[in-house]
Amino acid sequence: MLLQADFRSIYYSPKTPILENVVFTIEEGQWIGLLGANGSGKSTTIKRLLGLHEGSDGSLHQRDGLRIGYIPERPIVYDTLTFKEHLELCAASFELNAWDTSIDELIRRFEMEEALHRFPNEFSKGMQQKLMIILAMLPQPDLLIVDEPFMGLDPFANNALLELLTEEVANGRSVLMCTHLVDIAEKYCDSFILLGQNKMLAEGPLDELQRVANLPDGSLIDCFQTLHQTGRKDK
Ligand SMILES: Nc1ncnc2c1ncn2[C@@H]1O[C@H](COP(=O)(O)OP(=O)(O)OP(=O)(O)O)[C@@H](O)[C@H]1O
Repeated sequence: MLLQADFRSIYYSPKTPILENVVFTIEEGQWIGLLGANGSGKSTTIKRLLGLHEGSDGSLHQRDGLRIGYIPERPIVYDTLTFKEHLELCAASFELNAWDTSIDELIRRFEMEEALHRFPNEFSKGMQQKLMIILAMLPQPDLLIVDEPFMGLDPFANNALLELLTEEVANGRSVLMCTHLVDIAEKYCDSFILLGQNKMLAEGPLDELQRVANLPDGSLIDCFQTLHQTGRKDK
């Protein structure tokens, strides 16, 4: 077990929880899709897992020494540091030398070689997103948490990211991916967490969602839509 979340509620104001009964486990080598309508609480849940959001009742357990990489929904860059300096600062914070890692290969993979000495605050949105991906990979995380990773990426970078995540999972690392791209989630993820109606609607692989939604051959979007409309969670 990498991480076990058991939240009775997650809130900004305790009197009005945005989510109730969010209970799931992340195991080694799992690629989990976190799905929910706009405002359903995906980013807040992610922030709670990362310790960037405090408001919750319940518990969160992590494996000792768990290394988490985070690709945020909106890139966060320092104005006064070049791309290369971002890499070196991030590496130093993990007591690593950036150039002793596989960072060169990642820079090539995302076609960012030319950008190394430029300032990321002058990058396009997609280039900033690539920087976030490379930074998140730098400490070789056991669990990669990615929030809407495909926003702003060109089709080549999308493929590069999907290939990278596929390799990571094949090597026993885990991914929690928040996305609105249900087709991609269905194709790549082996398990899902569905949020809606201020709660966790269902959790598990597609066959579990099909069982809970009572749609034996339903696609992910069919199950999600049904559960979203009925607001049901299997007891
Ligand atoms: N800082 C905040 N203070 C109070 N409420 C907030 C804050 N940030 C988010 N919320 C509320 O929490 C709820 C969940 O927001 P969140 O951003 O987690 O949703 P989301 O599922 O990630 O949405 P989207 O798909 O649009 O990115 C929303 O009702 C939102 O208005």
